[in-house]
Amino acid sequence: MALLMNPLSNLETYNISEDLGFILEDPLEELPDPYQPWIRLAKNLPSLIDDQQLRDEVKKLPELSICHLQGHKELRLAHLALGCITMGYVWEGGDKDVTQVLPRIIAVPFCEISKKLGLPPIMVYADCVLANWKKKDPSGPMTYDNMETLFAFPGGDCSKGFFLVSLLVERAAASAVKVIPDIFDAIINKNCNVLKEGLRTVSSSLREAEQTFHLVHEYVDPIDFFKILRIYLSGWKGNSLLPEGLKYEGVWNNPRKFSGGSAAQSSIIQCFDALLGIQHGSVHENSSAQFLQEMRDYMPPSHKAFLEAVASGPSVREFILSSKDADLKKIYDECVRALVDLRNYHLKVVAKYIIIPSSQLKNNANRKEVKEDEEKGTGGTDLMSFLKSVRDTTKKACL
Ligand code: HEM
Ligand SMILES: Brc1ccc(-c2csc3nccn23)cc1
Repeated sequence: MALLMNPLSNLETYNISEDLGFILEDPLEELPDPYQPWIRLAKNLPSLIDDQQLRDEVKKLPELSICHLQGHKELRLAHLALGCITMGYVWEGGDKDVTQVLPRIIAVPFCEISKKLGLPPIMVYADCVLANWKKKDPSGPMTYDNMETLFAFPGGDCSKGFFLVSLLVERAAASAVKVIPDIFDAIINKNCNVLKEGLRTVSSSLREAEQTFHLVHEYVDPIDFFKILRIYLSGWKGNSLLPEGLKYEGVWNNPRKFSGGSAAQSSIIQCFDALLGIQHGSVHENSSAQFLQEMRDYMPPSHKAFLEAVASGPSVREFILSSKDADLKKIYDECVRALVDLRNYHLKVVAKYIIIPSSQLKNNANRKEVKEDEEKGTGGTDLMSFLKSVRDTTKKACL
């Protein structure tokens, strides 16, 4: 029988790295000379915002055409830099002085670059996590101590910790991505041993991802995260501070709404859901499924295409359900349990970094009511019910 073409046989076509998965390999740190003003502003975000100077400095930027930006990596660095500047510009005044208009001097190039990349004109996970890193010693390992972010936000090392720990979790899970084509080949060729090998790699890489997650306690301070960093990751969709959205001057006549940063924009976790056949409800009636689906539009298009190829590939779950091999069912369940444990660990982290600081600040005598948005995640979701529902549907996938 002719070997069925495996749609995933070449990960490179999806801009996926064999070693680093969805992480952008060796991100650029500099742009061609004309764009130095963008890089300089983005590199000085914390001090400019602390001095309430960022908005004034943005207005002094030169008008720049994007025609000198060549190649994917330059466009990714430009989207990251303008994304950081945009978040800083909108939220420089905190929730007391929110601007409704993004000036044309950055709105026009930011939207043109976004269109070329197929990303929204707002900072996304693929910017500040996947493309926002460098090694201090290029010949050294990808460990926290040998890494640095390219850009940061106010709050000391909080944004560095949050972005780099997320990156290291992505890297730990990346070893599972590269075995997905082998898993599909094993199903096409009905080779149970190769399938078991591939699923063992998936469960062990998920376990390694959960262990890496523990670094968040060492490198991210809960109060700095909740009181300072979170505002800069907030978006303008479902946000009472920008009920109409943000006006992109010189681009669209009406304000536009875009969601704030969420790791539902991370392809890695959605990739495991797709591989294991875990459905988070139907996009028609289930808001969690809708949110997860909507966040795919905030991923690089090639990563979104990869998720769709995995979801439409041969079904691992169906193959195992129809198999008599008890071992295979056991190994599948180990993968599901590893994903449930990762999501449970994440829920504990969210409680420590959002729920507890939120109630502490609410109980603080001289504190105004915490805004109803405060109970929402960075992505503007009612976070605990969303995260618990996603964890629960994962748990239900056990055979
Ligand atoms: C201080 C650490 C963290 C906090 C406070 C946090 C908070 C949140 C919140 C509030 C959400 C709800 C959706 C949203 O509004 O974004 C969320 C979703 C999510 N977070 Fe985190 N997060 C943290 C670290 C991480 C890390 C390190 C990862 C690993 C990559 C991660 C992966 C996810 C994923 C995949 C989702 C989507 C829901 C799901 O698929 O389970 N988070 N997070
Ligand atoms: Br933009 C942006 C988007 C997502 C994240 C992120 C990394 S891990 C995590 N859980 C919730 C959000 N989140 C950080 C910045």
